[in-house]
Amino acid sequence: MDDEIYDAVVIGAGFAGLTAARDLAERGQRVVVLEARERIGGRTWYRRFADTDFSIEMGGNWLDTVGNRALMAEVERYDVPLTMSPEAKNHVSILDGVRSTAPCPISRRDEIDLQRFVTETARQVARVDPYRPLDTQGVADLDVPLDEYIAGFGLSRTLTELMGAWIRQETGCHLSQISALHLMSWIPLLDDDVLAIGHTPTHRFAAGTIDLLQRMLDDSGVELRLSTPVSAVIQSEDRVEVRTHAGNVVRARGAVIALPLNCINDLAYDPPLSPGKAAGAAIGQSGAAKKLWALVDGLPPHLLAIGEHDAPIDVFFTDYPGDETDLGADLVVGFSTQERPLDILDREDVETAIRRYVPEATVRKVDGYDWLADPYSKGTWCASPAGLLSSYASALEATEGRLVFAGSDIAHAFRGWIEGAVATGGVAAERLSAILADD
Ligand SMILES: Cc1cc2nc3c(=O)[nH]c(=O)nc-3n(C[C@H](O)[C@H](O)[C@H](O)COP(=O)(O)OP(=O)(O)OC[C@H]3O[C@@H](n4cnc5c(N)ncnc54)[C@H](O)[C@@H]3O)c2cc1C
Repeated sequence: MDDEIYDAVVIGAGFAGLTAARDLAERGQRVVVLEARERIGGRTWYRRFADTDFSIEMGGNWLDTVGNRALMAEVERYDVPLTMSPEAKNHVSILDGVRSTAPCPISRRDEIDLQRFVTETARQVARVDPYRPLDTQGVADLDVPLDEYIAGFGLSRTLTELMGAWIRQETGCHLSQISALHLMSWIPLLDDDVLAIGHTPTHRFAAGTIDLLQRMLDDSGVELRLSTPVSAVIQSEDRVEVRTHAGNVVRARGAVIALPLNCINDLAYDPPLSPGKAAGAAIGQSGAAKKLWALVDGLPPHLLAIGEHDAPIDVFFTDYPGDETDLGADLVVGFSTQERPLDILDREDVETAIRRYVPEATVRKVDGYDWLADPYSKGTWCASPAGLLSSYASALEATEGRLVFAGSDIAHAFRGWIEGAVATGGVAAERLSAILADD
């Protein structure tokens, strides 16, 4: 057992944990961060593409420079350079079995129906305050599976497939596995623009998410222990005792639990977590995206491809044009979901999927990461299933004794985004500081 008693122990070194640790250290607290993996960053991971020297993001990547206020404050504070993904100049879609190269391949009738969908959804969104827990707002009627919500509009198959592919790219799961309310809670943060849920933000970190994370860590001066998975958290009146898988014990006056929602119940808690938090964490989040990277020859320049419901890939686009890197071909990023039979690490599989859109394409190399199989994430970005938010949003983020909680999966605003992680990390540091100040 360490003899030392820290002021704060932070469990998890993703954006949430590192923000909390840095803010606590800034308030003069002695902080130790315990991280299960051998690296920081959690569900962000900037690493080399296949066997090349070129690095890409396996996880979280883009940010909204207007809406992501907490994250932008960090970007500005550390003067972190950003770049942008290029705009598409060529389009291919396959919707209701029809291949098109039009940028917006829908009929006039579909446009009118889309407007109807936007108007009605905006009316419902006006009831949602993204900064307050969604179980306190009388919006349980919106906490329904997203595919059911969309089906209620009687849209054409073409429009349903187009919206489905775009939205799946944003939700990272089948639309039956995410609540309409989850998506609606983003819209007030995106200038109240319902269609913004189909526009991925295009800014990204020039030197990867690790650039910002490392600057935050270096600035904080906190002690970081990597490869240190935590197994149990025990609270007494004035202490928290954290046990690691290796059998070590770390003691502190308080703790920040900055874990993915799907991992919270992997730890033993004494006293147990509140029934609401334990039940919400047991339901978990259903983000199950497959994010794939492929080096491809034979694509139209700056391509955006989007596809029908049962295609292996929903969307892919040229993120690094061949003439802007030394890779010799276009590097594309694409999105699929777990239930689709696509092995993102199998070159031939990915080539077959891409050739549905561009028959002459050839794939040289592929890369990606299985976040679902990883025991320290058990999912991709947060998608709340129907019923979770209107029942458990308050319980999931509530402080329990000397334990405060942080993480993108329990954020109110920008749940599922890096922004949500940073914002909740800041709040967790404030909450724990207040508890420590009362000692
Ligand atoms: C494929 C993919 C694409 C994404 N794209 C975007 C995007 O473009 N834009 C965007 O804003 N967001 C995106 N996201 C979401 C974003 O990356 C996450 O929401 C955010 O990084 C989560 O941060 P966090 O700190 O809350 O959790 P995490 O990053 O998951 O951090 C939690 C940490 O806890 C650690 N941990 C787990 N169990 C234990 C244990 N027992 N003991 C100790 N440590 C433990 C983990 O190893 C991890 O480091 C994406 C995510 C994925 C996976």
